[in-house]
Amino acid sequence: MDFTSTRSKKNGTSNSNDSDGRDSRAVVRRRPPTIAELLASTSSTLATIMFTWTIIRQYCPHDLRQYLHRYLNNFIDYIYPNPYVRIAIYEFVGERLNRSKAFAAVESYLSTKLSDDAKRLKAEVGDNKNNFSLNIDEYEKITDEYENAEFWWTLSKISGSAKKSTSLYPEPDRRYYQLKFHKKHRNLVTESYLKHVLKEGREIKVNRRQRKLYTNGTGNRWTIHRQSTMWSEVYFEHPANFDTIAMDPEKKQEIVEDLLTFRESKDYYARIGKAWKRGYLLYGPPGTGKSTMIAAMANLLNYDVYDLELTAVKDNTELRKLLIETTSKSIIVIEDIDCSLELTGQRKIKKEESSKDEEKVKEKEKLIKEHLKREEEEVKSRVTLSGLLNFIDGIWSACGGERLIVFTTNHVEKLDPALIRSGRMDKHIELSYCTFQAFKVLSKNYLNIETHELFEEIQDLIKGAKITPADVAENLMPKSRQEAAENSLRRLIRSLEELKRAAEIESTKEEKRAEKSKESPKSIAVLESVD
Ligand SMILES: Nc1ncnc2c1ncn2[C@@H]1O[C@H](COP(=O)(O)OP(=O)(O)OP(=O)(O)O)[C@@H](O)[C@H]1O
Ligand SMILES: [Mg+2]
Repeated sequence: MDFTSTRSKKNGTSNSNDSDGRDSRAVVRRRPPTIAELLASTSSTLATIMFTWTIIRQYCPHDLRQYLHRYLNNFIDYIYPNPYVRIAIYEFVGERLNRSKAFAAVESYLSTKLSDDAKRLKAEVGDNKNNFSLNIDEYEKITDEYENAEFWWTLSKISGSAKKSTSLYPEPDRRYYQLKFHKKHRNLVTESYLKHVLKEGREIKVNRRQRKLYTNGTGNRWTIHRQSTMWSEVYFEHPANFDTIAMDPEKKQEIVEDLLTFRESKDYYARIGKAWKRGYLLYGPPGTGKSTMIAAMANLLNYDVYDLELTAVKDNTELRKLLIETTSKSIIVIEDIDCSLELTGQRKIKKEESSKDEEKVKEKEKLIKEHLKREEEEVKSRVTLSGLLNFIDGIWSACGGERLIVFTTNHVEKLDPALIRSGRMDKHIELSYCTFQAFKVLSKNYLNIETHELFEEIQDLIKGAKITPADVAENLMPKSRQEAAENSLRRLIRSLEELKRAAEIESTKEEKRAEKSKESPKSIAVLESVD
């Protein structure tokens, strides 16, 4: 049987054989195409596709184009089943196109996942103005691993011109992060991976941000993202920290522990059904470090500070608005709360009147008169005590969570007990006159010395002396670049001696006054007996 001829017939070739008995035309047909031929045919196919696409883009209506695109994708999926799922997180969302918090969180999260081989990066000055932050640029890919599963992220965009716009202005590009993963990880993504990305991203963002000091009362209203805000802001750059605060080390440690425990207690507060906030009352004479401690607290916890000037708040409604605008991870400070006399005056005076202590009543009346006079001069603040109490523990105070409320005062005895009861002001911290322990911290800060032969003398003098850390600091501060530490210490000794002398004079005066007051009732008694 002639197999050759049969195959030749099947191939539709003639029977003309070469010298080896093979079909020469069949050999020519089976030759693999050369690279040049391949390139030529590919480029011609590509050119045809491009040409067709250009025609479609130009002449085909936008809706039809989208329709074609969708069906083409479905068709491709049908031929080559795709096991991957994609999730897009757009930069601007909602009708007002606010910047998506999820997008910002993903952005921060991915900035920590940059691989060494990433080629397209972008550098931006982020919230922290002192630092560049690096992130992936468009179409760069990042691979992330979570619970042994792989995830791929890319930053893409939908070109604005690709969308039909009815507005006169061209549509801007819409950027989005695309998350791609195998469909078998779908549950993992929806149940935990996305939550993990959001949580980590937010934390990274908060830790990196340049902290701010907000204040009301300057009269300036700022506009952020087209919304006017009642707070003005500056960068918060106070250098205070707990290492440089002069106070009893045990007390200091207790405060630090309290603050750190608060920061870590989100779940605890949720469990006991309490808003995640804590009130601190700092009290003590002027210059004992109350404001400095607030700055140290903010630096320790990495919180923003809202310095609320109560006398500049028109009424309770404005107070509530201000509160609502504060963000999480912040300290709301009301300094010198006793000076907002509206909150302390009337309620207390009634109690005093009943207590027949004439001297105290007179003193209070004098204070109220002074206050009324000042009120006439100043713009009147109509914030009431109940308004302030609502501010501290009303339902609005729970918005945002993770907030400290700090009051400072020089006269704790003037405050209404309702204002400072536990639950409102949870921790009362007294900052008082400088002790020897506190002095040692200041001498380390200001002179960089931990021990000196004059320390013993200072220890004796400082015991019971009413000198504030601010005064000690002022004495220790070198007055010229060449001044030796010893000079500063001697200056402090002189001040302490002066204070001691003044205190002695004062106490002898006091004694004399006491003696006189003892004598006077006697003379009255003598007169009565004569009668
Ligand atoms: N305990 C302290 N530790 C370190 N420095 C202190 C301390 N107390 C006061 N100082 C220094 O004294 C200055 C004044 O302190 P600060 O403003 O904190 O006092 P204050 O208690 O807030 O006073 P006021 O009641 O008048 O507001 C600060 O600049 C700080 O350097
Ligand atoms: Mg202060």
